[in-house]
Amino acid sequence: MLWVDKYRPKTLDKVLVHEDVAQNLKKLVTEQDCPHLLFYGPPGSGKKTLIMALLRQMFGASAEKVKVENKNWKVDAGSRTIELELTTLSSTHHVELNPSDAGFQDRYIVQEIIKEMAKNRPIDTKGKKGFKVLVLNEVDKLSREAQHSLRRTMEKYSASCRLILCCDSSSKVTEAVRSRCLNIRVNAPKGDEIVKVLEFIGKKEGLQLPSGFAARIAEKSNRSLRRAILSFETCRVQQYPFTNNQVIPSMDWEEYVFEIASDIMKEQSPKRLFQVRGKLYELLVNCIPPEIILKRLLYELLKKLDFELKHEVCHWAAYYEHRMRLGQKAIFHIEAFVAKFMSIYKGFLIATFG
Ligand SMILES: Nc1ncnc2c1ncn2[C@@H]1O[C@H](COP(=O)(O)OP(=O)(O)OP(=O)(O)O)[C@@H](O)[C@H]1O
Repeated sequence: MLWVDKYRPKTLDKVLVHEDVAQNLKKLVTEQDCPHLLFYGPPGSGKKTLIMALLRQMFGASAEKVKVENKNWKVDAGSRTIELELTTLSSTHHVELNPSDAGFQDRYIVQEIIKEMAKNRPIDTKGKKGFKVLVLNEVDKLSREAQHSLRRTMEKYSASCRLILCCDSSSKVTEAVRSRCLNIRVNAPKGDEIVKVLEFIGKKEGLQLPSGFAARIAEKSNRSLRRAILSFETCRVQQYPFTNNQVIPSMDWEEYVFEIASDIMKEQSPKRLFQVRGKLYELLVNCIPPEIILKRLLYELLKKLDFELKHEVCHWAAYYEHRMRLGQKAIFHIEAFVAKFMSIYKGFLIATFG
């Protein structure tokens, strides 16, 4: 088992970071008045861990006994019938699914399938009416229509079902959905918190860490706990005992973005733009999320850029990122940003050096 899974805290009392959030969640459960929840925060910050620990707090160890099911659904959509395939992870108390997997048909998932699941109210061991928990991942990727339907489901079935929504950014979740949930921000852990987790794992594995080693991994992790733990395990596989000057491996895709940034800085022309487009496509087909590509590209470009251009370039990156969120085809917007950058940078070079 990978360390990220092996050392994932199972209960709210055992978390090493976000202890305050965990304690608040515990209070919510003991007060028996758990509202719908929306967890949001950057990738690898610990949202899923908190959700799993919360379910355990609610239902005990049986919430961990989950089965994966691949179900086919037939949904009546007016004049035609739509067939949908959906993977769910369920225990006797909860169901977890990723409704945005259905792409543009996501609203049928919300309107029919989630509604159906929400309707069925379980009865607990004491014969009282319990409630069912639905965990929906990546709600920020749901279309507007699907989010509107979700709002209705939340209102209509609030007596029989609780929704736990999880996403990276709450800005893409409609106000109507957000306002019906208790919003829980899961911040990216700070460097010293990551060090604490790494040292804990090191101790459990019986490893000797040179001073500053965990801090170096934390620094390279971009404040993602998952990434820090994965890098730590990679270092362990590459070389043990650890040395002070051991290289912390970086991700392949990051090196690729570094290469793209160098290409852009070296030449600003339609031909180079075309080449860059090919490389961006390659990143996208390898499932690197477009917003992460844009963010990383900006980061690499800023490192190489003259001070007076930084503000303007950040402005345009934000502009195209916003447009990307509104649109469907991410490549258009990343490419438009690259073209804009090339034009700004070329203009600057001509003005400075003639
Ligand atoms: N509170 C915590 N204390 C200790 N370790 C943690 C904590 N939260 C997370 N971790 C570790 O970090 C790893 C990543 O966390 P998690 O999967 O919860 O992140 P996430 O925010 O759901 O990420 P993503 O959005 O990419 O799915 C976990 O596998 C676990 O090992």
